[in-house]
Amino acid sequence: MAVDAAPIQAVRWDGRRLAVLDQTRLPHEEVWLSLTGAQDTAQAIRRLAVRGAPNIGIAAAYGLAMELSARPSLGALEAASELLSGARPTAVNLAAAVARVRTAALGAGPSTLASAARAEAQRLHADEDAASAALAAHGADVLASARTILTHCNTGALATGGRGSGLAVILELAARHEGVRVLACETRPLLQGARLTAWELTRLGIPFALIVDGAAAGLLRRGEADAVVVGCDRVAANGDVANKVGTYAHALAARAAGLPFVVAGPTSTIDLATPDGDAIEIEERDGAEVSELGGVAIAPAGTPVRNPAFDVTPAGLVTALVTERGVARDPDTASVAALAARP
Ligand SMILES: CSC[C@H]1O[C@H](OP(=O)(O)O)[C@H](O)[C@@H]1O
Repeated sequence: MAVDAAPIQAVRWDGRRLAVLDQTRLPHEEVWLSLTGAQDTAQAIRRLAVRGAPNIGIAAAYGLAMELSARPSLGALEAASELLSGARPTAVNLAAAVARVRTAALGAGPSTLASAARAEAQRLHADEDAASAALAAHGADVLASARTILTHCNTGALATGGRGSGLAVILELAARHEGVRVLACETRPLLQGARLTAWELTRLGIPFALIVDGAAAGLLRRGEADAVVVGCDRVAANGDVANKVGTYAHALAARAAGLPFVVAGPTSTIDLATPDGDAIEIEERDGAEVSELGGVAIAPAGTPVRNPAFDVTPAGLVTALVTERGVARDPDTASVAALAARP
């Protein structure tokens, strides 16, 4: 199987402009968008041209910096911060990244708003790249005996800095051991698994099979996987995890099958200000994402739709929370706080 040695990059900063690989066009076309400020960056985030909790934070950080380069004023800073933070509600990384760059800009003073914002955005991006490598090592330690891993959505370099979160753990496992392979859930309705994880694993030369989401529980029960590894969009203070819709079902199935359910993500996805999963806002997206496929209706006209884009997995179903700062096994309030506090 062809392996592309070149690392996958979803966002590229040239010091002035942000280019993002338009993920709505993958896997059939590799189209790069050149973003210029808060408006087009927020729009790219809303339509998942750039996606994944860490990567939407990185994009928003650069979007704010570009906005200030064009309009270096406190008014532009506040307006752009509000626009970018509100692009999507569930992933804590988005608002946290904007707040981090806003704070750096305010701390620099009026004449250096833009340069301070650019520098902080680049630091944030570097932090996420480093976090990916470190969490991959911790995750591969936790899952040392696992060879077939079931995963959901897309948690590779298309979603985070570096090589990803969940997929980075799998890549590290494959680097350490023979025989690592993946069961990739297609992840309805936007098919991040079928379109993006399949594209990444093919380029990386990792053996995998694509499955429909509904097949996961039965395959786990039959012992056709050794573990489930997923990403995260927000980890509440008590260890509850918000992630792509369908994750909770996999956690229940893994527990029923006696298999480890591992959540991998950088500590930038931990939100100690949110006490538990019930306090996490779940993004409700356009019903057409469910009732249409490729712009073609798959349900009768006027079919009522619910389209929650995420769900919450209670901490009690999480075997281990893997971050760049270490691992919380059976995560709870104390162990999540300890992870977040580590240098
Ligand atoms: C490793 S990124 C975390 C998370 O982001 C994805 O959501 P989306 O594609 O809607 O941005 C998915 O929940 C991933 O697990």
